[in-house]
Amino acid sequence: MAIKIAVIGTGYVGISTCVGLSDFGNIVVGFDIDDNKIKRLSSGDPVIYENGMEYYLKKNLETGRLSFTSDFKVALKDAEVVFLAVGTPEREDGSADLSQIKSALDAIAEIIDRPLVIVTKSTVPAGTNRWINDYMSSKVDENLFEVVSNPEFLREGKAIHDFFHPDRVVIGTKDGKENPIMRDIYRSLYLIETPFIWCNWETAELIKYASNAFLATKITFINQMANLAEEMGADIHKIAKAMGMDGRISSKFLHPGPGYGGSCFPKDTKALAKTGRKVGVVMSLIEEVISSNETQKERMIEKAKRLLENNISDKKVAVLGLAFKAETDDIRESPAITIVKGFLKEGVKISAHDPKAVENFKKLFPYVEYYDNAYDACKNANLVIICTEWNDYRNLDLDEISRNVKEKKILDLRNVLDPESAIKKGFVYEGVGRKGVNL
Ligand SMILES: NC(=O)C1=CN([C@@H]2O[C@H](COP(=O)(O)OP(=O)(O)OC[C@H]3O[C@@H](n4cnc5c(N)ncnc54)[C@H](O)[C@@H]3O)[C@@H](O)[C@H]2O)C=CC1
Ligand SMILES: O=C(O)[C@H]1O[C@H](OP(=O)(O)OP(=O)(O)OC[C@H]2O[C@@H](n3ccc(=O)[nH]c3=O)[C@H](O)[C@@H]2O)[C@H](O)[C@@H](O)[C@@H]1O
Repeated sequence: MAIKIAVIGTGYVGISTCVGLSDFGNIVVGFDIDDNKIKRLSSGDPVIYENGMEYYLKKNLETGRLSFTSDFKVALKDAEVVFLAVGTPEREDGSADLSQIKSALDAIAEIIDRPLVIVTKSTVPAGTNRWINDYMSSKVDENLFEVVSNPEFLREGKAIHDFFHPDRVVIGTKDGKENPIMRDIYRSLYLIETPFIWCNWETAELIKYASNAFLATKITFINQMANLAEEMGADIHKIAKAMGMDGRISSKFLHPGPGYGGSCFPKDTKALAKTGRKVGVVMSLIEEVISSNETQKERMIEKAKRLLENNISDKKVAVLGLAFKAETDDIRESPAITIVKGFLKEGVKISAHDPKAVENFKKLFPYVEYYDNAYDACKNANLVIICTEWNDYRNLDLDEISRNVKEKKILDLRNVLDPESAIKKGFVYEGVGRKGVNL
């Protein structure tokens, strides 16, 4: 029997949860406090840029299994299960801001009149699901609800693929035992033998943070190695490739760059460190990762300034790529923000291009010159900085760039270009972790 589900919050994770769970055969109603988002989603517009999302959104709207509403009562009317997919952004002190979770719980408590399973999909610090249980118990009869932790591991840009083919599904319950309704919701994944990890709330919460923190650590490690490789005349790509051939290390997440960004690694590493400090366990490794990542971003500005011979007044920099990584329009904690902010502060003119993220970037930086075409963005630039690894930049026509720029200088923060060809064409080229040729 189809299970009736409400999803609260229809951002990157909420929308993926809505289309994924309805595609599995459940009846899903998505709710958000942003009316405009709900209107657009109802008409089949996914709001965000995410590969395949529009297809699955329209498909499931058409089957009638998926709908959206801006009326909380309508969302909860027939629901047996409610997924919380609201944001848990970073507070000023680095801890997770759970106010969106609390508002959603208050709204549920006001209207709950029959048993409901409350599933936390948002990333929340260890101890939060226990707090949710206690908070709800203080407001309503405890027989009316059950709390389940079900953290999400999807990547932006690959959200659809990851939702339908997760490496594992983690489900935390009060007693750590299997929960039949959760198994039924994910029946489609059970059938394809996806591993399920049943555990208690705290274990589920920490699996999520440990996974993100470990990936952030891996990136930070390779970035530090890249900085060393640069100084020593070595090639970080060959180093990463050879390291990755050892199955114990694996080649994934060893791509050097300007430091990790995005809506999760920066905030989740900080929240994990904060949780550790709160209970007296200093997470020194993760604290070092956080500060090293900041240093990496700053180091990119220093590299750029060096290429401009530290004489930056009246210079123009072209920034190619504004999203925090390719295949998304998300700019949260994007390395491009640090670069653009750093240069604007010093009066440098910035022109920019991104295939999908310009609208979001414009909201932060209205005074940057934006172009629909990468070559136009490079006109009269003294330096071109590639900030995002969009495929569009892998095959840039360097002759056309040469004709447009004022000075032939490229800082390739994602190592998408072939250094040798760039140098042969007369560019001063610098990447991350590989300085020149003959490496
Ligand atoms: N973005 C990602 O790739 C991933 C995010 N996560 C976690 O999932 C959670 C959500 O992240 P995103 O989807 O990126 O956030 P988002 O910021 O894109 O979306 C949050 C949505 O919640 C809505 N909202 C806020 N308060 C609300 C309320 N009281 N009632 C209903 N709707 C409300 C907002 O209007 C917004 O549409 C976070 O905890 C994040 O750490 C987990 C895995 C991947
Ligand atoms: O909790 C989350 O929100 C999600 O965070 C990440 O997903 P996402 O932020 O979408 O993107 P990633 O592909 O992990 O990249 C994160 C950042 O690391 C950088 N990165 C990634 C990999 C790499 O080798 N090098 C590197 O610099 C990217 O450019 C990007 O800035 C995780 O990969 C997901 O599993 C997790 O669910």
